[in-house]
Amino acid sequence: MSAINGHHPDTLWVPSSDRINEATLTTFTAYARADCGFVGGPDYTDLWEWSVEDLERFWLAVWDFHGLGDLFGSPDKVLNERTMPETDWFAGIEVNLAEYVLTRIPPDSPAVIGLSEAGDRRALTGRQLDARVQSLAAALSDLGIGPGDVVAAYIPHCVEAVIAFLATAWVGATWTAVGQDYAANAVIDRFEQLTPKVLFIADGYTFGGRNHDRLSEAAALSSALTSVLAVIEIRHLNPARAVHPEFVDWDQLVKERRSTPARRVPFAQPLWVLFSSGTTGTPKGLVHGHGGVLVEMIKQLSLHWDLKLTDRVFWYTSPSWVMWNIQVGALCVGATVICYDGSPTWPDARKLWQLAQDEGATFLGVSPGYLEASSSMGISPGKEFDLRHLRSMGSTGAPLSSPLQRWAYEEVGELPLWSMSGGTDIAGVFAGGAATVPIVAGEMSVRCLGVALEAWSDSGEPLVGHVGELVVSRPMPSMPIAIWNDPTGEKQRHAYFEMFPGVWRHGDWVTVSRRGSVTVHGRSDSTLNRHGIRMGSADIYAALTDVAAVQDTLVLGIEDDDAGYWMPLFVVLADGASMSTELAKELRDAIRHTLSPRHVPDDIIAVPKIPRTRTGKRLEIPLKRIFQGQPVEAVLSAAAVDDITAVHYFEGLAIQWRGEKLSRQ
Ligand SMILES: CC(=O)CC(=O)O
Repeated sequence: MSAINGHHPDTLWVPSSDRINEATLTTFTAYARADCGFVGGPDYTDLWEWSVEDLERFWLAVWDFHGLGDLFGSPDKVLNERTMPETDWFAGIEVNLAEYVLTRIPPDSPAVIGLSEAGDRRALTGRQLDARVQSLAAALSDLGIGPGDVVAAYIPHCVEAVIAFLATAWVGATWTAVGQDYAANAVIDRFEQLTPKVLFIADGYTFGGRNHDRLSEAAALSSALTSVLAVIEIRHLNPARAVHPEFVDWDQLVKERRSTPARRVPFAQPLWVLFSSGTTGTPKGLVHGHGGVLVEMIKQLSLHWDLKLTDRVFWYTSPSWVMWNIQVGALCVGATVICYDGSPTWPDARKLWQLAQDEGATFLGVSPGYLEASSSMGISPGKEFDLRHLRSMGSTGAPLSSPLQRWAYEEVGELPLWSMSGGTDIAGVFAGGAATVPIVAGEMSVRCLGVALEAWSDSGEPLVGHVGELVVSRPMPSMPIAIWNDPTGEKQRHAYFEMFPGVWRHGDWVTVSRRGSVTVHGRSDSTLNRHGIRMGSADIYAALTDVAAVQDTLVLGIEDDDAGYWMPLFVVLADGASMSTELAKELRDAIRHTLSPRHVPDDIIAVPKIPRTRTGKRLEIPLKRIFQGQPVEAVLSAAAVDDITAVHYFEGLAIQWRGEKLSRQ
């Protein structure tokens, strides 16, 4: 690809002047300049600097620009103090996210669309969504549910999950959800910490061409969770079956037209509890405040994703993953949310492209894994499908390599694909893209507005153009207000504020360029550290994405008292490929030429599968610990892993390695 005039040589996408003029970010910038004291230059980085310097004015601008002030009033003070975690945002303001959502969606526009793997489709207009949310909220009120109560859901990515969440928020209660791919024990581990009062369950779901009945798991949850007053059953898999005799029928509750006033709650009232991936120990419950989430969602989805009333947003996700929460946040800007309950690759990786075409999606969210699956199947989405409505794409879950980013640009179309990094911890995004900023291969184009993201050295010096710890040096409203069952705040301090007191240290390893773009190199606690030189695993994965014989990769850096430092690369071979000295050389050369000789692994070992968390993240730290001699049960919970047999395969390799019997290339 040739360089685009006047831009960085690796620029993939440049916004047209129409795109810039139509972007909400452009209107917001003019508003900030006219009414909020922004006096900087025309570049995004000028606005970003203002947003983190004049943090309080910036968030107030987001609040007023999006009509929150008209609905909920103006705060006397936006932020009490900037030292984390003792922050108090929008003190005195009472909010309700569901109330805001239901004022944004036009009554006759589609609000939520539910698609099943088998091809069933349901769509609710704004009016229908409003009616169902209010009826269900009235039923929750009848049960006495309100602020301080937890409502839990064991549910697929279906329309009912969105209604149940909004009804919970409407009555001021706290939501938590786990997708139905989790077994009962893993769900109990999470939910019983929260003593929920109401439990929503679905009878099952379809995935990969198979029906998965979940009624026995639902019964196990209902008997284990003794705090639950009512179990509400959604007949999702089999609408014709009778409702379990001890459960309440969802259809009955939403059929009756009822209403109840929205319960406004203090800004920091818990909106939801999201669980960390839980690879070790009991999963951590991250509590986010009602108002903090509301302003973060609006900022991200309106100013960064550039979503408007006419947008149709389709993110492939599950209710256990923060991308579900962020996608549902699209309702805050009045956009339509498309929920797909099924496999992204069944019968093949064309599935999401097909659904995006059929639904006229304007925004599609995927993971690097899905793009990889599409590219290795030789799919050309832009030629095979009519994606004329698609305006933007997003990718999260893992760093997106530049070859995949290029592939998408060439094979999907000339539209922005924003690689993003954020997560469960902040229910939002630290770095990503903006409709007014060009995209350079391998980078996240911008630090998000209001996010004082920097790369810091171990001694706390900000670094530009060099790798450092991802820190956020000023507070964000969506940082967790607490960790569940952490009365002294000790767990929260330990998780984020130990390395640099008063500053959020995320645990990722990043570079911030002079242009303000960001590259994530992997988790800093699983950083490869060879002879004192630190390297990111994501860079090694990216260097190998173009090798056709390799389907998946994992690199570990293992310190061992006896064996010194060992850096093996594990590879899953593509169909028909076999491990050979030639292939091992090709992989080493690719790493050496793309990165450096220091990045070349000590050994290359073919494995049948790389195990991942259920949200698709490689298990670098637990597998490293297993190689260091820890038992599997001590380093991960089987329920948090997609395939425990793959973990046991690595355990076997670790035993062989420790006995010096491992065969390697
Ligand atoms: C926004 C994100 O970064 C989500 C994730 O990958 O967990």
